[in-house]
Amino acid sequence: MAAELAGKKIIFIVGGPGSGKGTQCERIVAKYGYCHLSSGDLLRAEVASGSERGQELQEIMKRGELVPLETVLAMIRDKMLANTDAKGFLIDGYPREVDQGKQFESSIASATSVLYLDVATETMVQRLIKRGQTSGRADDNEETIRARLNTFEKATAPVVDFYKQQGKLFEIERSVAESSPDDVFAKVCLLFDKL
Ligand SMILES: Nc1nc2c(ncn2[C@@H]2O[C@H](COP(=O)(O)OP(=O)(O)OP(=O)(O)O)[C@@H](O)[C@H]2O)c(=O)[nH]1
Ligand SMILES: Cc1cn([C@H]2C[C@H](O)[C@@H](COP(=O)(O)OP(=O)(O)O)O2)c(=O)[nH]c1=O
Ligand SMILES: [Mg+2]
Repeated sequence: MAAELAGKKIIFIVGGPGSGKGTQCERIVAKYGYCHLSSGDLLRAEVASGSERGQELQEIMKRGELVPLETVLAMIRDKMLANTDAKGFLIDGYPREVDQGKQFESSIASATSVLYLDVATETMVQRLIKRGQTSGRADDNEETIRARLNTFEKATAPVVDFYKQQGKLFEIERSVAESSPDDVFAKVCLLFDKL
């Protein structure tokens, strides 16, 4: 456990690719001032650096698979320890698998709450194809999108059940998660107002 992080709010943001995690995190930061850690962005920054490790990561991400959990854990930990003055942390797109969450909690700190955005597969595909027209992300193409969704179903869906059992899950149900970012945010505020 990292003593510097004791008492900090730590919120995991979980949802399939294109479920709107990044969109909501931006709004949460603007209103509540948490420190936003997008693990995907941290990985993309490593890729952009052109390092050998970055090249390995890019190959894995292009296949729509998960990079080794220790890699992401170390990146997140470093970022958190560099921001210990933040009142809380939004860990966006994380954990991707149950073991990743368990290792985070045993080596860094325990999560306060887990926000889950439930969006139907076809909606996510359509959103990501649209985003791909402008995002420049190497993984926003239909083939990789399908592979990412498959990884989400297999590895990440159990994460939702795991935190539900612990009573930590705050779920944005499909009817809301598929509406507008404003409607989703109104619901998200119900969680953050009481943290
Ligand atoms: N209709 C609708 N579209 C949304 C909503 N939230 C996000 N989008 C759109 O869906 C696309 C994906 O949103 P992101 O916030 O990037 O999703 P994400 O979950 O961070 O995606 P990954 O980083 O790929 O995991 C974007 O192009 C958004 O404009 C929403 O609440 N309603
Ligand atoms: C957060 C995270 C991402 N990744 C990989 C999978 C994704 O292809 C890539 C980008 O993550 P992210 O930006 O969260 O995008 P998406 O949810 O759309 O896949 O990084 C991991 O392998 N492990 C992780 O812990
Ligand atoms: Mg995102």
